[in-house]
Amino acid sequence: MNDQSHNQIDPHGPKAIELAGVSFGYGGRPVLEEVNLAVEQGDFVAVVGPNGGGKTTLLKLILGLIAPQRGSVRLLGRSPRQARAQVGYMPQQSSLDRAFPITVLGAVLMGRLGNRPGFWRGADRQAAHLALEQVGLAALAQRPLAALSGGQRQRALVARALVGEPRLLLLDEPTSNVDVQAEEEFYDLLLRLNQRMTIVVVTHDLGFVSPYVRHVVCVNRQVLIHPTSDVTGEVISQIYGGPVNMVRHDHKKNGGCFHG
Ligand SMILES: Nc1ncnc2c1ncn2[C@@H]1O[C@H](COP(=O)(O)OP(=O)(O)OP(=O)(O)O)[C@@H](O)[C@H]1O
Repeated sequence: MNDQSHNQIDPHGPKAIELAGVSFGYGGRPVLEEVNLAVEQGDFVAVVGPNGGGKTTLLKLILGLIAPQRGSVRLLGRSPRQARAQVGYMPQQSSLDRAFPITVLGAVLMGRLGNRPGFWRGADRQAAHLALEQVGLAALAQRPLAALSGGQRQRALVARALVGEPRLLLLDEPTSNVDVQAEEEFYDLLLRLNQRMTIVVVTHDLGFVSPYVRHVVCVNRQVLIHPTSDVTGEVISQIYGGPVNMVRHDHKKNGGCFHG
């Protein structure tokens, strides 16, 4: 087995994510206040909350793209900057233009940090091929990225996040443009990856992801973490500030953790 597929979870090690007393606002307007959050290594976490509640801001703090105005952020016991190489990130909307003339392999290689396009080493190519294998796209490596279906494209972007061999994988609304079958296959893939890395996924579709995730992080200026089984309809309406109809698909694994 290749190094890249080793279990990267150390249950006795530091927390995958730890925020202590974190506050952040834009232009003096508070977005997150006094956030305390601990995510264990090996967890699979959904981040939910109303529009504008601060989910993407929370991810940016975790990634070190913005710094807290108060408090501290630690990933795997280190600062976000120190831990950067151990974090894979799939942004909300990919900055890769659909029409950009690049192969699937080329797009995945772009996730190999610290290398310039055209200067890839054999090890980079090997890591990219392995990442494509892990997401079931090995056969499509030489195809233009623009020729993939929506679901295949999401997988290619996960491969790009995996190619740096992360211990923590962060995904911001990864399935917003795919159908239910592709979404199901996508979360099955994340479940497999979760056997060896911590996963945090921002979503608006808690009804769909609840059979997959172990904890739900609710973000609405404050941040609370609940075991998925504790997330009832009442908790959901508290998070969203009123009654909501959660999207709920017919799903073979729908454990019925809450009622919309
Ligand atoms: N760069 C920015 N400058 C100023 N305000 C911002 C900036 N980015 C976000 N905001 C504001 O901060 C608040 C939180 O935004 P954020 O994107 O974190 O919310 P979100 O929970 O991810 O929302 P959504 O579900 O709509 O994606 C919003 O009111 C937003 O308008």
